[in-house]
Amino acid sequence: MVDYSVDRNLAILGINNPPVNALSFHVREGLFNGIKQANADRRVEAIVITGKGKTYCSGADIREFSIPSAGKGLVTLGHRIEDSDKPVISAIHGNALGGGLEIALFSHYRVANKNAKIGFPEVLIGLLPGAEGTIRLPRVTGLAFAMDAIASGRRFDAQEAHKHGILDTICDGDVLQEAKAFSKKIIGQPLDQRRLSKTHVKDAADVDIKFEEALAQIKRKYRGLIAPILCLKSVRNSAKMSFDEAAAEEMRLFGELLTSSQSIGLRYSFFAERSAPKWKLPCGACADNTTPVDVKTTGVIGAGTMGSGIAVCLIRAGIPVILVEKNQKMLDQAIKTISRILTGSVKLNRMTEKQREHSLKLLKGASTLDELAGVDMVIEAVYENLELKREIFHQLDKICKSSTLLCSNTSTLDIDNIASATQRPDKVVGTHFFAPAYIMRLLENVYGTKTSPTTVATVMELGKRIGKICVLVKTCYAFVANRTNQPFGAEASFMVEEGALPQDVDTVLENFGMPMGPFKVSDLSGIDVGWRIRQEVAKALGLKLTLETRYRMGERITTLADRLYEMGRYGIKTGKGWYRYEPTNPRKPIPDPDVAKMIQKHCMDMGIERRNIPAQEVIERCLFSAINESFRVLEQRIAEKPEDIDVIWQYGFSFPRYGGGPMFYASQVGLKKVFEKICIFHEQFPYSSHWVPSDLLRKLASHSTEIPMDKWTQFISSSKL
Ligand SMILES: CC/C=C\CC(=O)SCCNC(=O)CCNC(=O)[C@H](O)C(C)(C)COP(=O)(O)OP(=O)(O)OC[C@H]1O[C@@H](n2cnc3c(N)ncnc32)[C@H](O)[C@@H]1OP(=O)(O)O
Repeated sequence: MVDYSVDRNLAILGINNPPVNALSFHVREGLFNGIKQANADRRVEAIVITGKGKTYCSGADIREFSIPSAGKGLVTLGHRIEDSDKPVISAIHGNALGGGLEIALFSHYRVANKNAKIGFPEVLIGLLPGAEGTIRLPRVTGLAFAMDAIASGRRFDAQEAHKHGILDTICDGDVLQEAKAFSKKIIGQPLDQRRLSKTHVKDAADVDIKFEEALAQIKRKYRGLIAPILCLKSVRNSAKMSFDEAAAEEMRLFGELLTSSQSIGLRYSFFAERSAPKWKLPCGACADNTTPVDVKTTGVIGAGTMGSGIAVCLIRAGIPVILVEKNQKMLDQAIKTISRILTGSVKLNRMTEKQREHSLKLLKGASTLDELAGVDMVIEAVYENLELKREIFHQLDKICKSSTLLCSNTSTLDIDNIASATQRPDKVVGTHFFAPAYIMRLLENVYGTKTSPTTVATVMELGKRIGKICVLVKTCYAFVANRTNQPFGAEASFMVEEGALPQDVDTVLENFGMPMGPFKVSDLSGIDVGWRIRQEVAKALGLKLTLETRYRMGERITTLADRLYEMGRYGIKTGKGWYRYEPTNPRKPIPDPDVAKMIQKHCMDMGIERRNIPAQEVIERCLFSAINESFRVLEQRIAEKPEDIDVIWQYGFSFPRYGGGPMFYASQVGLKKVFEKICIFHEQFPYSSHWVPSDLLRKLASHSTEIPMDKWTQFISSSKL
């Protein structure tokens, strides 16, 4: 794990733990022994710590945080490095992150390649740099930089690190050669002033002012998160306490964070996000054994909000798009909107003016599908109507070259049904983007019974190219995202009918960690949008909709949203929805007594007795109903693994990352308790089929011990329980 070699008067310790050179137990052991060996080796005058392969060191092995600690800790290793009688130079290329940067700060000197990335990302997994990083960095950079870098977790480049004194020198080429040359200048120099534990924080005088400023900022930016606050406190300690006292306190704070539910959730999310692109099909094809097709040109059909947003994603990634819209006025408007979105990106420094111009050159408007004959991939984004989509796919099948992949941005409709309108069902796939498509990171890719592995690999790869987090799911009504979210929204509305007000439900769920409650989201996305979908569904089913009903086809429903629609309250766009909005601040939701009156009248008319709904009930009914549906989705293999569902909730519905997602939340509450509560709700609300307990959940909950998440799917076909 650490290669030891001697090159003339230098000992080279090469960390060799691919893919990211994490500081696992064996790496720590290897470095410790290497320093000891080099100090005992009479030929050696200086020691270089470097990384083998693509990177120096990306920090502690995060998986080891969840198992009992073994062997030498990072601090023990660090002290061995700092106390070395022979100078230690860290030679950095790739990443020096977290514990990796700490190893560099224990070293006496640091040289780096100009492309290296440096940082303390611990806060992103709910921790602080717990091997004296919060005590050492301020001694090098001063307090302001250290507070910002540690509490934000941002990665910065070698130039910035050099400017703030973290690096002694930067080079263009091979960093090991640079370290060798550098060693000649420092061998024989006194080491004490290079030992950071012997130095002081230079700008300690105004630490309290800097702390208060930084605290106010992070409380605004990272609402509800503990780690950024403790990061700041620990940096403050570096300036107010002796080195040893501050280090001891850092260790205590680190221990507190390590066992916090937020860090456990964030660490889970780190790996869940990385597991999502590792897709697998029932036939055995998977990401590792399937090669995607190279997509060079694309077409997008429909220049509405979704189509325009998808076109932005593609051209921004350098992929040419033909945007097809038969309504010329809409097409012109969409091209203006796309240009405006890209101008916004330039203003936010997300792209240069030159990149914006280049992207716009990749966009071409067209009025007929014929223009798509030669493209590699088409994404259809017309409104949600099965017959319309089938007709478009039927035409595309005749127009496009035989290798063209045909994708639908449907959010609910059966991919098999759409594919059956073509002679190439193997090349038909769902690509469900989330609005606004150019901002939301989730791409829910949906395979049908006949979708080929190559088609799946191609859409997963394309998603990655355009910067999306891709999750693959199997076709069914509403797929995973909307299907598991539907009961969450339904329960929120039912509780408003039973006694809560929209603002009560929103506040509880926002306090839980959702950035916006469901009623604020509904106002943002438009109450008319939901209304139109309900009308479409009713038309398809031949139903006559009325406001004076509580049940439809044996299912409990509520017509509160339809009543708002009838009142012309479409949400933010009309200044009124579940909330009201002032023209001076059109995005700020204000609770509206008129809505409360409408709800009360609705309840009176329908004979519904209102009651107080406790906060705990709001959380349980919204989340447990979504969890129950998620277990069904898992049971039916619509989602391959629980992590996929959680990633969908994080990136599609902004579920707090530290909460993991509904499946992780269920694992934390305990499946027995979740199941029991679902059974109680099922008895209480027999007309909501989302409360019929999932068989998989029942099996898992009946087990005598809690089954870990990675074993849940093994119980799907098991009859043992
Ligand atoms: C006393 C405590 C002291 C110190 C605390 C710490 O050091 S905490 C750890 C701090 N470091 C980090 O948080 C870095 C996390 N990693 C990353 O940000 C990225 O992985 C990285 C290094 C920028 C590389 O990104 P890239 O996109 O190239 O690869 P990817 O993220 O897909 O990772 C590749 C595989 O490596 C696994 N992995 C990455 N980092 C770690 C880690 N620190 N510990 C364990 N495993 C790690 C990652 O899961 C991938 O594995 P896979 O099997 O493919 O899922």
